Parts: sequence; structure tokens; C-alpha cells
Amino acid sequence: MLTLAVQKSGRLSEKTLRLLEECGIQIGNGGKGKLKAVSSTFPLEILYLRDDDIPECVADGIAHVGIVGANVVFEKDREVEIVEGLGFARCRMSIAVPKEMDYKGLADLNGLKIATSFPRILSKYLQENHVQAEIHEINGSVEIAPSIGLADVIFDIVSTGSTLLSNSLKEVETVLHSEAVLIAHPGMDAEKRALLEQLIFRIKAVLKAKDYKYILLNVPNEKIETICQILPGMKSPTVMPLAKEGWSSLHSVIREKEFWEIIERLKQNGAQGILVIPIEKMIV
Ligand SMILES: Nc1ncnc2c1ncn2[C@@H]1O[C@H](COP(=O)(O)OP(=O)(O)OP(=O)(O)O)[C@@H](O)[C@H]1O
Ligand SMILES: O=P(O)(O)OC[C@H]1O[C@H](OP(=O)(O)OP(=O)(O)O)[C@H](O)[C@@H]1O
Ligand SMILES: [Mg+2]
Repeated sequence: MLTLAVQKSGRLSEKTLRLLEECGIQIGNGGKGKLKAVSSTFPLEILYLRDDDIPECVADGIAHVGIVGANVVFEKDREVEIVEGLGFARCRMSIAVPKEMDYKGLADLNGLKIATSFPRILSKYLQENHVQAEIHEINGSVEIAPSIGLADVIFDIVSTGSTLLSNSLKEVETVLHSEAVLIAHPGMDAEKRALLEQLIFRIKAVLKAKDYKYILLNVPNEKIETICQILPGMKSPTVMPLAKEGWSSLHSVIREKEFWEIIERLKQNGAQGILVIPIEKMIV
């Protein structure tokens, strides 16, 4: 059985469990306060932990794999393999200063006190940029540090920027981008590796499906060739005759991002009755 460490409760928990479910790995709710669970549909045991403890747990082999923010993996700097980006909990880690500060560049941080929950990432960044500043470690509510005199500036997670705004801070340097990642213990035996490969296969199929849509449209027969070039599909589109003479139904897949660009060209070429449908799993 493969052991997977996930966050017990927090920003990653719900999306982690949803991803596993989409991979056909049911956990069952197990009851409040449960710290361990076994899936009934995949040989997987789940450990519910604080996110900070996940990299160490995987490095030590207590869990074979884990799902945690890449920022925490970098901060903990333990020996783990980053296997796959999972596309959720996207955020960045940035330095922010009081909005009235006349910040011109990194050199302005020399001699200042910086509050953060991520001292290792910050210290490495300051060293690489030859900045000498004092790091003040704080476990949460980092954004209030300047206003209560705990530090001059901060280094923390930013997503929408609204926490910075409501604390009268402005983002001045982006240090790294992060998302939830699947990590693995480097020295796994062949049996565990095989289970990990199965898990990766399923995760990839689910993530890929999120980027694509299934598209069906009716096209005049003389335009089939042109439309097939606009919608190349996975191999090539499926074309089926309609009951109405001179028309066909064309089925294909498109990247979600490209949809609005392509739609105009489809209409110009006489496409009608266009349906766009989400795909649940995609195996190429
Ligand atoms: N505002 C945000 N938007 C997107 N992702 C975020 C945001 N805040 C945090 N994250 C990501 O989610 C991870 C977990 O955040 P969370 O706030 O749940 O951590 P925590 O309070 O340290 O949890 P724990 O109790 O497990 O220690 C962060 O390390 C980061 O990768
Ligand atoms: O740019 P924003 O969209 O405002 O997001 C950034 C905030 O989100 C996280 O905190 P969270 O809300 O998880 O609360 P926490 O301080 O309890 O971790 C993070 O620590 C920032 O404070
Ligand atoms: Mg934490």
C-alpha cells in the first residue's frame, strides 16, 4: 500500500481530496478528528498532517508521497522529489513594504527587519541578491507586522493581493511562484513505484481533461476540410452525416484557452449548433 500525506485542514485539503476522488480514489469521510484513513478503491493510506510536516514525513519515508504547496517544499528543503504540479493553490511569495515607502530597489532593504513565516526562502533570496537585512520569523498574520512595529517590511504569500491592500502594503518583489505539488520519497521500492506510476497516470488524465473541452458542431459538407484544419482534435475530428442532406456533425477537442479565438473562425465557415462540453478524464 502507498502512504500519502495530505494537509489535515486548510487551503489545500478540500482540493486535494477532490482531486483524489476524480482519480477514482475514494476515502470516505472517516469522521471528524480522524488522522488516518484507507481508500476502499485504491491501495492507498492517507495521513492527515499540518502542511509544514509533509516534506519531512516524505523525506523520512514515513509517507511515500505527499501533496503540499511548492513553497513549503522549498522552505523545508528536505530530500524529496517533486513529481507533478497539480494546478491548484496557485500563489506567489513576495516582499511587500508599507505603501508610503519610496521603494526603488532591493538595495533599499539593507538594514531593515523583514517579518516572514518562510525564513529559509527569504534568506537564500537576500543572500543571492547581496542584501543584508534582519529576518524576523513569525508564524501567521505576517501582514500586520509593520503596523505594530514588529518589522519594517514583510515576505509572505500573495494571491489576489487583497490582504496586502487591507494592511496598507504594496508588493515590490516577487520571489517565487507556487502551486500544490505531488512529492515523493526518492528511494521507493519497485512495488511502491508501480503504485505511484498508477497514481501519476490518473492525476495526469484528470489534469489534462481540465485544459480541454469536447466540441460538437454542425457544418456544411463543403466546409468540413477547412473546419478540420481549425479543429485538429487529438488525432483527427470525427465526422458523421446529419439526417439533413449536405450537412455533417463534427466532433473534436479544443484547448479551453483557445475556444474564444476559434469560435469566430468556426462561425465564419458556416458552423452551427456549437456545443462545448467538459471532459472528465483524458488519456492521450
Ligand atoms: N491566498 C492563497 N491563495 C492560493 N494559495 C494559497 C493562499 N494562501 C496559501 N496558499 C497555499 O496553500 C498552502 C496552505 O495554506 P494554509 O493557509 O492552509 O497553510 P497553513 O495555515 O500553514 O496550514 P497548516 O495548518 O496545515 O499548517 C500554502 O503553503 C500555499 O502554498
Ligand atoms: O493575496 P490574498 O488573496 O489576500 O491572499 C494572501 C493571504 O492568504 C494567506 O492567508 P490565509 O487567508 O490562508 O490566512 P492565514 O493567515 O490564516 O494563513 C496568506 O498567508 C496571505 O495572508
Ligand atoms: Mg502550515
